Amino acid sequence: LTLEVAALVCGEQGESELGDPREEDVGGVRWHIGKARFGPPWLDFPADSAVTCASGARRAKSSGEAATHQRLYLNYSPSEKRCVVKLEDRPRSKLRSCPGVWTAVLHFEGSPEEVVVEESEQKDRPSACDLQTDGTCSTAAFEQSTAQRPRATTDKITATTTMTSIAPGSTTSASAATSHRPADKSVPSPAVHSSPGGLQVTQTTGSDPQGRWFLNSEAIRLGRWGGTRFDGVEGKAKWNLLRGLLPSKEEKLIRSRMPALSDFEAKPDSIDGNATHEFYVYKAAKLLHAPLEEAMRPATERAMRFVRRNYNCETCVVCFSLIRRYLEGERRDLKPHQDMQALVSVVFALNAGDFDGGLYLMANYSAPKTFLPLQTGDAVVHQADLLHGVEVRRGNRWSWSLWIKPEADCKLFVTLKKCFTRADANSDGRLDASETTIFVQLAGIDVSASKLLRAGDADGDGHLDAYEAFTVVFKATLPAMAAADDTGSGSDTVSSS
Ligand SMILES: O=C(O)CCC(=O)C(=O)O
Ligand SMILES: [Fe+2]
Repeated sequence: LTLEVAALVCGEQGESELGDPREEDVGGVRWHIGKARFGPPWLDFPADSAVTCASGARRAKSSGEAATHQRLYLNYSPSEKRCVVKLEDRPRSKLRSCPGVWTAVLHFEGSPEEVVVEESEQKDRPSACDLQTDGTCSTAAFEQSTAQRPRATTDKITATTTMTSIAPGSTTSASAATSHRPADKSVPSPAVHSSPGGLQVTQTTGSDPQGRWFLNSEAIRLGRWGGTRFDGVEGKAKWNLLRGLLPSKEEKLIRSRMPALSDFEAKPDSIDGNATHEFYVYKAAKLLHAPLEEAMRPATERAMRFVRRNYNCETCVVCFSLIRRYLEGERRDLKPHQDMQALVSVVFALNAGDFDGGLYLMANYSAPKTFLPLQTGDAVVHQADLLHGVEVRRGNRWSWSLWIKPEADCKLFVTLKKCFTRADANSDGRLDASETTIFVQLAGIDVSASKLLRAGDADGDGHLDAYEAFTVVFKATLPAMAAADDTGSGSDTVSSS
């Protein structure tokens, strides 16, 4: 038996020739590395690249049970010329500080049950690699965090599905272990469907008598692109899912132009105060990254066609375009919220196969979460009435969002932001009564400051923060909000962008 396993190797771009692919003896189990590629774990491999750990890890031993539930990781230290095989959880969470990782596929010979990889307790050599920009390998960041969360049963089940038994000698590539999920044409079964990554999610909308996750589906054309549109309702909010609006070729181009992790913004998010980990391609209609914009243009044009056709907004423009990442050890979720900053939001799934969980919808704040069965390249289109959030239970997730609104409103956003900043005399990020008076004057809003304060001060602290201020000003341009019975609401980045 040969077992195909994903492995992450901390590495540096250009080091694809670490050695010829060859077999190593790990605890009596023969393995060699198949295809490998460099980049964030979800990027594509160049087909011809290969990586081999020159000094193979020796931590594996024979054992029963758990083996088939584990993914193995090969941590290669360029400076130490070492390679360590590790259990799934631990290195993954620590690999986050690498500028990129090698993702490889190991071919094991022998029965999978015989493969168990132990954690190394040795301190005198790098147990994993925190690769520095100069190519050296620092262990400090890895050693800091030694806590390992207990493995949940669902993790094990999911991990099992990422391992594929293939015939001996087969040259099958990384399909099962990396992001290349073959497009699933089948409609999920009634009542229960698989979310991205294979997590079982009970369908909770109840909006469809047949228990499907969508209400209707139809073939749709947008320019030269043809695909399937699914629609549904969560609470009172409608959504559309455009399957494959971002074709694989374009998605790959976007991935190849992804900025370095360090180029992402890490400002506190207005929803939860945690680092946003987002990268703006457009901010208030201002282009900030031309190469990505070029790669995103065809899909953006398709999305805009759909939006103009369905949302009655002739003057709509892409006001914000941003990539968000949810990496292990970084951000794991985005609390339920409504996109107050957009008339229409379009969210593209960039790597559906790499994680469990993902984008969910809620009918209201106490309703259960409904995870849409998104595939890579799918786009969800919705308005500000849709309560939604993100929860990633395993793996790394990437998304690309467009926040679309009439051009005038987009400009208004910039104006309001400037007015807010100028009115905020003590720069504490919120406006008291007298600062609100200045804000109203500067923005030329046709309402008294006290009324604005009363209407907008959602948390009752006597101040208007940016989110509250913009919300009341924008509200007129938004569809009716779903009733919220919880204070956990928020809107993204309005105050942080
Ligand atoms: O990452 C996602 O899928 C959605 C992000 C989101 O809801 C937002 O940025 O407003
Ligand atoms: Fe959102």
